Amino acid sequence: MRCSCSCLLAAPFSASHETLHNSVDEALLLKRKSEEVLFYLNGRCIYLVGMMGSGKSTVGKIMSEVLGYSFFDSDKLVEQAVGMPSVAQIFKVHSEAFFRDNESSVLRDLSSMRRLVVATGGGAVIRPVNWKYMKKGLSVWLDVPLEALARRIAKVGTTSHPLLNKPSGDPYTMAFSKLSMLAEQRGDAYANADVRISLEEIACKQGHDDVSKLTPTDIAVESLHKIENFVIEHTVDNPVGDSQADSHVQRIQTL
Ligand SMILES: Nc1ncnc2c1ncn2[C@@H]1O[C@H](COP(=O)(O)OP(=O)(O)OP(=O)(O)O)[C@@H](O)[C@H]1O
Ligand SMILES: O=C(O)C1=C[C@@H](O)[C@@H](O)[C@H](O)C1
Ligand SMILES: [Mg+2]
Repeated sequence: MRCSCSCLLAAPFSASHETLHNSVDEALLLKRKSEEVLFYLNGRCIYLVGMMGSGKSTVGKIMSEVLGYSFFDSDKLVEQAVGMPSVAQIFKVHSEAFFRDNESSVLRDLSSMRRLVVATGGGAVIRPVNWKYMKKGLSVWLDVPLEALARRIAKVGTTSHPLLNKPSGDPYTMAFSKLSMLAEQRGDAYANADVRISLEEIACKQGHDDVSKLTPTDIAVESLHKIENFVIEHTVDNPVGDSQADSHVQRIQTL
């Protein structure tokens, strides 16, 4: 059977397919969910927020491909705007404040656009003005346990993360201790997001004892599901009217 997920049409059983999706069924579920959500999104952008390594880029790319949205990474846009190859270099040559100013400008510019999935920088949540921009679309917090974050970061290294990159020490321990401090400072800020995706909750629902068993597709499906519920609950002027929306909900529930 061929995978119907648009991102993987050319090579349904490639290595990336196995990494992203556990099965063809999972890919089909993702496709079906995206079609339902598109109806309610009405072109609104999706902003992914979360700590470094929480999967914003990985999950964001899957969501953008399946929704037919464009994907942007705000860190990359800041690098382009400043004309430097890495965030680490921007911090070093200029300062964190300079980076944050540019990050806000990038988010402001993106907020006037439609049909985007944006992976934001891990610290974008700390400035209230960024929320003003992100609230023009829907925000999704990828809430990942710190141990899992530190494991992922230790695996790929900390050089690209100026706030984590310390010259000495075991990478897992260093990442874990710095992430713990940042999480404490930012806990409330991430909670401003419209939707919270707790990997612990998804793992529990699926009967796993460890979040590392979850594929990026599992997380994308759950994100789309929660976005749909949020939009249905919060849309006052539903473009298709309540009764039509109700019948749409009934129709998709029987699929
Ligand atoms: N569900 C997952 N399971 C296992 N590893 C994952 C999962 N999602 C992402 N990863 C891995 O974790 C690392 C961080 O993921 P990703 O780059 O998507 O996070 P991010 O939130 O965009 O991070 P950054 O703040 O660095 O931009 C990558 O190596 C990625 O392959
Ligand atoms: O959590 C943070 O403060 C950061 C996360 C990265 O995405 C970059 O935006 C930068 O390294 C700062
Ligand atoms: Mg990223």
